[in-house]
Amino acid sequence: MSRSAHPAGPRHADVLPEGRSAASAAPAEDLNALDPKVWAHTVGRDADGVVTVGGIAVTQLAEEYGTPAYILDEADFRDRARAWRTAFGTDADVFYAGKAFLSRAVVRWLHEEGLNLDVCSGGELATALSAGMPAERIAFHGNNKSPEEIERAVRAGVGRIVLDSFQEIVRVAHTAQSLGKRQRVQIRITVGVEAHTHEFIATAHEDQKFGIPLAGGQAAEAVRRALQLDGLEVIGIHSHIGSQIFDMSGFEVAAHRVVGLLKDIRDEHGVELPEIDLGGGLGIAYTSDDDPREPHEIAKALTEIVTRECEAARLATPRISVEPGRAIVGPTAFTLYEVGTVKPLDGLRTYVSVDGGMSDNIRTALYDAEYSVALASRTSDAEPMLVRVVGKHCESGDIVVKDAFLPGDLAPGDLIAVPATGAYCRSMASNYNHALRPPVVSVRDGAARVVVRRETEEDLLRLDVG
Ligand SMILES: Cc1ncc(COP(=O)(O)O)c(C=O)c1O
Ligand SMILES: N[C@@H](CCCC[NH3+])C(=O)O
Repeated sequence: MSRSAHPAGPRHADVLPEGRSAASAAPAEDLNALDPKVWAHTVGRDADGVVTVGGIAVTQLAEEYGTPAYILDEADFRDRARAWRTAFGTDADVFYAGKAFLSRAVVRWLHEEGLNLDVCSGGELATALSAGMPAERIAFHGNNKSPEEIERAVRAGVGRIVLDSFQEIVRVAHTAQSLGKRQRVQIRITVGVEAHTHEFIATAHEDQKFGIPLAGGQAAEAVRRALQLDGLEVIGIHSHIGSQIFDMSGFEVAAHRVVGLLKDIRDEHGVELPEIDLGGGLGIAYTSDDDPREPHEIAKALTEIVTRECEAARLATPRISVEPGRAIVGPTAFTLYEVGTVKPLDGLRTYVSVDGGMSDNIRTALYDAEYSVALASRTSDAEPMLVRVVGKHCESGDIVVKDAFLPGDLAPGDLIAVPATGAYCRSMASNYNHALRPPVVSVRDGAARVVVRRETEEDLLRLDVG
């Protein structure tokens, strides 16, 4: 789903990326080169041509931890988290969206780097709390939080619950009141923006499940009701327009409409809500065709938009918060696979089967996402061949990288690496065909450690109680 494919191109058609129209259209770029746009910061090649990360060769990582494995560059994760934190400064809050990838190590890094955390389930909340994230720095999301989840969040003292429906306004107010608390809440609205991204991950158009529509006065009515309930302290309005977005114009429209609602609230209730959350959704480079913006540019653009809109509405500028997930963790990891079979299909392409697949990366099958790939265990000067990297599942749509070039001498036993798999790969991994979900191995300064271990057959059998 790089920019080259959406939204202008067909969404699910079996087409080559722009410029790759036939098997003979070999790439101009050096296949051994590792584009820093798509690879984690410390990735390079050693003198033998082996890909290294955090100073460790992938051959060593494969030997110690097996394949497939997600390899996460801790220094890069911390750098990106800090860059977001610094870009927004102390007058704003950055909530890392845990749905992109969450583990206790990640929670600790975020805590140390001064970020807050957005969770959207009891499981994510439990992970955050068990790793020591202070509850007041947690935002709790979800379009259908269970009564148990609401109670846990309120009891824990989360900093905010983002309300997503009229029923939830009442549920959270009731729970807070019965626990003798007043819960800080934001109300998530849908502003009616068509974000330029894949339809499955756009979230601010009206015909979908998230948020309360601004249209028809529903959002204003939600605020009206919430302001009357003793169990709630309404601190702001929330808008998240979608994911993997490059074009800032959607945020501009969203900010304009959210500020318009803040003005209406001030006019009707005499209350200026102090916060506005513009969600996450900033895109990353999956291929060299993508050009993401830097956090400081995003911070500057968003702050300017909100300030301008508030000045026009004669409102004090509210405290801004954002919820980047993919933009922090996405580029910091790659998936390391071992090649099992190489199957040339005359005049079409070569199918390269790896030891993972849609169970460790569902994004290609689900969103027609585009990825890059590189031979990682060595370099090669062989002629490029057009490949499709596929998994080992019983599904013809089990594709990891739809169209890419790899050296023509690729052989079973080679290691290949798919960059930019830090977000929404491990967190959306499955046990399809009873696959064992791969480990997440973090590397830093020449040391590697498992932060999420590989599943075992015993894990699967333990769930199956017979
Ligand atoms: C409410 C909310 N906030 C933040 C995010 C994080 O999005 P992204 O990982 O694209 O930054 C999402 C997911 O799209 C979301 O639904
Ligand atoms: N899981 C999606 C994005 C949805 C984000 C959560 N609202 C992806 O992989 O791109």
